[in-house]
Amino acid sequence: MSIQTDSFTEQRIIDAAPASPNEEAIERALRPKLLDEYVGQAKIRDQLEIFISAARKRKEALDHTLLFGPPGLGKTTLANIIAREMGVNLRQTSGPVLERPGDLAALLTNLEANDVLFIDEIHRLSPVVEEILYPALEDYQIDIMIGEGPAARSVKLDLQPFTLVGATTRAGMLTNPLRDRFGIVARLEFYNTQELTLIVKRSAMLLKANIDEEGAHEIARRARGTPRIANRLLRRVRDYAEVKGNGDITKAIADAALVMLDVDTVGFDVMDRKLLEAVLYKFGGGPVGIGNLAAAIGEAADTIEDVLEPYLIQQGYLQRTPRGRVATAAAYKHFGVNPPRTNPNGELWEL
Ligand SMILES: Nc1ncnc2c1ncn2[C@@H]1O[C@H](COP(=O)(O)OP(=O)(O)OP(=O)(O)O)[C@@H](O)[C@H]1O
Ligand SMILES: [Mg+2]
Repeated sequence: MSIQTDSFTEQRIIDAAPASPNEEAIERALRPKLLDEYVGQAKIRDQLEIFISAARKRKEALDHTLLFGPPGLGKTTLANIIAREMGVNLRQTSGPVLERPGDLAALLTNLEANDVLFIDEIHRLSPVVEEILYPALEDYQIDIMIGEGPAARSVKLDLQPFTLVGATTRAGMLTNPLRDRFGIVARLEFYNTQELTLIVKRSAMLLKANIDEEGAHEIARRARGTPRIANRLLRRVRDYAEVKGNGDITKAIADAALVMLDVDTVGFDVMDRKLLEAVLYKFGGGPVGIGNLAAAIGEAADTIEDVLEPYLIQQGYLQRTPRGRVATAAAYKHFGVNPPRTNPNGELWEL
């Protein structure tokens, strides 16, 4: 098996984005359909349960809802669950797909009462499309232009009440007027090992794979806090178990498979190590600006910020400071390097 390590042109085993249409089909099969089956994110789940049941009682649309967080944490899954729990249709689109105001108008005018309109990558809506959205969100109305030139006139159309569910990996890139129109804002967090273990066991059951508690735990703790990665690792480990063993997934089998896949004991793959090693060795532990770092490892700054960094920061291997990225003592320790006596701020390291 060859895993390209130089760039994202080929899939990283622990890339948080879906690998292919094929993987998306598998994901749909593993996707929880009800709030009760949705593991983790307890706060969001509790809130949604109340808001959804209140809206249902009043026979109203749920408030517009913004879901944000790194890729693969369950935003699309949650949008689908919301529609199902509300007992309404889900219409799905994404920011970059909606090129002209008419594209959005067509979708909006086809919604039935209380339906969910799911716009993925909502931070990538074009300004002219966003403009149409404001009155739709506020008053369930849109203004569309009919005709051209001097004969053009604007017509107001009434819409059915609906819920916009927006998803984004970058809440910071939303315009203020758009962000202000969401009544519910949910920030998805990385999952802990216990939650991911549950997800791995549930997926294994659906895939009819035999897995024991320790095997599930081993996959979970190396999945970068991300259900999509946990499910992907599970499928690769299952292949390994079938070829190299009797098909049962144990801790030993999981460990051997993950070593083969170059996923280390804390779930870092080649790209994570490349990034941290660059900070440590090329930039003396930092601080290093995102642009320099991107050039040093040959990755887009966006990819570093959206995909690689969030987990490394959350796990305490990397820090974002006003002067740039800085490796932490944990990063030095992970690579078996002695840190300098003082950190880049001139303080003694806490080890
Ligand atoms: N809370 C959860 N419980 C169980 N499985 C989950 C959960 N969240 C996500 N998953 C699984 O992870 C996979 C990826 O989730 P999903 O597609 O919803 O992520 P996403 O946040 O929309 O990612 P992206 O930013 O790439 O669109 C799904 O197939 C689903 O099976
Ligand atoms: Mg999604």
